[in-house]
Amino acid sequence: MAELSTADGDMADARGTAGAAGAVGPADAGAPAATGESTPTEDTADAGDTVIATRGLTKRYRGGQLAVDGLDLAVPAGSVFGFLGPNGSGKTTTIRMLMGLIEPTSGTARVLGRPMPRAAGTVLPHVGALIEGPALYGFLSGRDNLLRYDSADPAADPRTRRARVAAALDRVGLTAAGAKKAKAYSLGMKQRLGLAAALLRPRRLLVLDEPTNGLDPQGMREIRSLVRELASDGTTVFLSSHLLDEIEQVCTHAAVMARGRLITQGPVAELAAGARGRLVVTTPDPADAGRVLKEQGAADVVVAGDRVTAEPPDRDLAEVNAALVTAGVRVRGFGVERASLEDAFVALTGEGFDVAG
Ligand SMILES: Nc1ncnc2c1ncn2[C@@H]1O[C@H](COP(=O)(O)OP(=O)(O)OP(=O)(O)O)[C@@H](O)[C@H]1O
Repeated sequence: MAELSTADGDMADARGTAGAAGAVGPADAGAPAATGESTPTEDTADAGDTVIATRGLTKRYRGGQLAVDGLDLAVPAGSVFGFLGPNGSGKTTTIRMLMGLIEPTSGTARVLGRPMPRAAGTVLPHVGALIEGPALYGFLSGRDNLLRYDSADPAADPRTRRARVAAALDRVGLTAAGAKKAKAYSLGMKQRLGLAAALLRPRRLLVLDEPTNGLDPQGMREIRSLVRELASDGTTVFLSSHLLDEIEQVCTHAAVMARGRLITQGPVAELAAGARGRLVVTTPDPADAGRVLKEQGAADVVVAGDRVTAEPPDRDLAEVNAALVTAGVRVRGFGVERASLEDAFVALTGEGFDVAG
């Protein structure tokens, strides 16, 4: 699996204490209370097409660490937006500012059209969040954990609580395991329970910080298909990840961070299209093919077994193919491989990113 990591970054650490933040519901997470933001005319309905918008968002921690540096982020409504970057690139810090958990040093953040952290009280009820793993009571069953979350929400009607919890368990496929103690859950089940907590009431935005971190491939698949399902209902999903192929598989849009700065953002298809695909020739005559490709103007020709790859020359590829054949090269396969996000991001980020296969 392709993943980004910094030279000193260990993906398993730096998560802080698991469950430190947990699912951010309307009544927890210590978000600052609204300060005169909750008049009906200032409802969240004016978000327009951008669900998250930041301008010059910057965070310098007390120790002097510049964690986020002048971030301009635009998350379109209805997107599954991947926030990609290696460990330590500022993703969690950004999410904590977006959720009103910490104050930016400078710059602004608007979520659902409202300024954060000032409007946290009106915004957060519409936002489900899963940050640094869900905060769960291991000695309680999954169902009882959700009942507890739901009862912490002053807007949740106690009479419909059991039905809401049952629906949330069903949504994440935990109905059968609902009576099990949470400490007996696998990591993937715990993440799904955290998602269920975030989904106890309808949300316009879901914010998931590294939702598949630490999961086995099966757990990853489950969370990813759940994310797709949620998005198909129209919920905007903002998820951070250091996994390139995760972003490519799940997200419609992405932003790339490196060392606290935004490198690029846009639709995933466009980001990948920004990088040129490689010309691939399969042949029993690789040496001759390599020579002809160079003559035809192809750059970075690499011969590996019966595969010859190169940067395509700036000319009609039919002519290149014809030149190979004319030169007696027996061509078994000829085509341009689609550029992946990984190609695009490696090209964009350059040095300092270690992309492991
Ligand atoms: N509370 C803090 N005080 C000081 N520095 C911090 C604090 N939290 C994070 N940092 C530093 O800020 C930088 C960005 O960290 P952040 O956790 O936002 O990155 P990240 O992309 O989410 O990485 P990870 O996936 O490892 O959490 C790092 O250099 C980190 O060491």
